[in-house]
Amino acid sequence: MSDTFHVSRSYGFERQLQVYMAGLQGQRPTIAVNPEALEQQASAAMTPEAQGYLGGMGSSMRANREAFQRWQIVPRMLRDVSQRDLSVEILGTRLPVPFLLAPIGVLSIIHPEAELAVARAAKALEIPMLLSTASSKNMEEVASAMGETPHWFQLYWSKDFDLTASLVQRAEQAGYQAIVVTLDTTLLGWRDQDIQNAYLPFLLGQGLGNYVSDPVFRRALPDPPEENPFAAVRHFVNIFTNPALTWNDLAFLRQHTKLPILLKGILHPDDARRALDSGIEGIVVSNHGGRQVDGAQAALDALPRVVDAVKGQVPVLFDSGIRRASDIFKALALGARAVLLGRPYVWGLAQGGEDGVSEVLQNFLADLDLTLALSGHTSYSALTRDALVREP
Ligand SMILES: Cc1cc2nc3c(=O)[nH]c(=O)nc-3n(C[C@H](O)[C@H](O)[C@H](O)COP(=O)(O)O)c2cc1C
Ligand SMILES: O=C(O)C(=O)c1ccccc1
Repeated sequence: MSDTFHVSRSYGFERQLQVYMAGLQGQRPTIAVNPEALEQQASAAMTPEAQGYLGGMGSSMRANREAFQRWQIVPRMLRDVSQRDLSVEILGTRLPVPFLLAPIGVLSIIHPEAELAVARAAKALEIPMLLSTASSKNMEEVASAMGETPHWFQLYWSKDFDLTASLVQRAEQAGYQAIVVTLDTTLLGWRDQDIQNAYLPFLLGQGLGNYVSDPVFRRALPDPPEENPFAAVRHFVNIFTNPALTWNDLAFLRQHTKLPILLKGILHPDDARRALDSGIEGIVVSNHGGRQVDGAQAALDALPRVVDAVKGQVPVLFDSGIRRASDIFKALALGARAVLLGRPYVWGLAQGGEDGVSEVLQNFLADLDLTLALSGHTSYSALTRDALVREP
């Protein structure tokens, strides 16, 4: 990837030609362009345990996808789409593209370079990243890999409030620009495959990058984690999240950071209103990719009601089920300011580390640009529900 990359208005067309010309010379893409094929390829490259971990509850995952099929884009013609803008404005900054990489924990299961490979690919393409609390690499390393490209920190709110404050302060120090508190995972859902495979990655000591590097976490251990990893894992399991949290606790977070706070995992419009009352800066509509509640509402079905409840007072972001550019288009037309891209980039990571992630992201950018143009629009930030129809 050249270091002069910018999302240009002819990006989609250029990428098409580049991939096509390479194909003509016998170099067909090794990372599948089609998302279903990409997922299959990635599964073949992973152990059954890793496949199970990346999976979810069939029903909620299926619901996420089906919800996208109920909305269709109605392209408009003859509107001069020669100048296109993929950027969106959020929390006072302009993101070059209308998506961020979703926080996905324990990526060392997928590839040894884990979140660092992801960060390098993202930075080269100016794609923002949201780092998980449960990352394999620590937040300071990932922040320096991201440099000037926007990066936010996802918070799992520990039972140990001092640890929570420490994580947030480290994120602020390291240059993260927002804190995204995940609300839907105060416990882990009943995940058939992980339980069947006896595979909970953090029980194997993975995904503790931000914990073993934290002074508050270390102080609570009988021995240093390097000497006694088992004690570190046991402590982590005891304190990692806090099902006793309530709306009142958000004030604690506010006292410990100057960064904007977003809440991830909202589906009910009353929770969205409650979030506004608590003075937060943004919401992420999500059902955690169908990994937490079997039978949960599809995230896209929840989006319009949350957007209506929020009435533009704070940005509403969206994730769960984004597989190609048209999905991003639909979520933005339904009122999301930006989306989080989840599993697809991990499928790229599984097959080619940094290069694999980069391929997937470049294809997304191209498809985003072409989808916008061919639908008759010039800016993702200006899309409205008029761009879509709902299946009767
Ligand atoms: C393997 C895996 C691990 C995840 N880990 C986290 C996490 O640590 N923190 C978090 O807030 N969300 C986590 N998520 C949820 C994602 O941030 C996002 O909500 C979800 O992947 C969206 O669904 P999709 O990938 O099907 O589009 C994880 C998702 C997956 C698939
Ligand atoms: O698996 C997840 O969905 C998730 O959020 C998580 C939580 C803790 C560790 C790793 C991932």
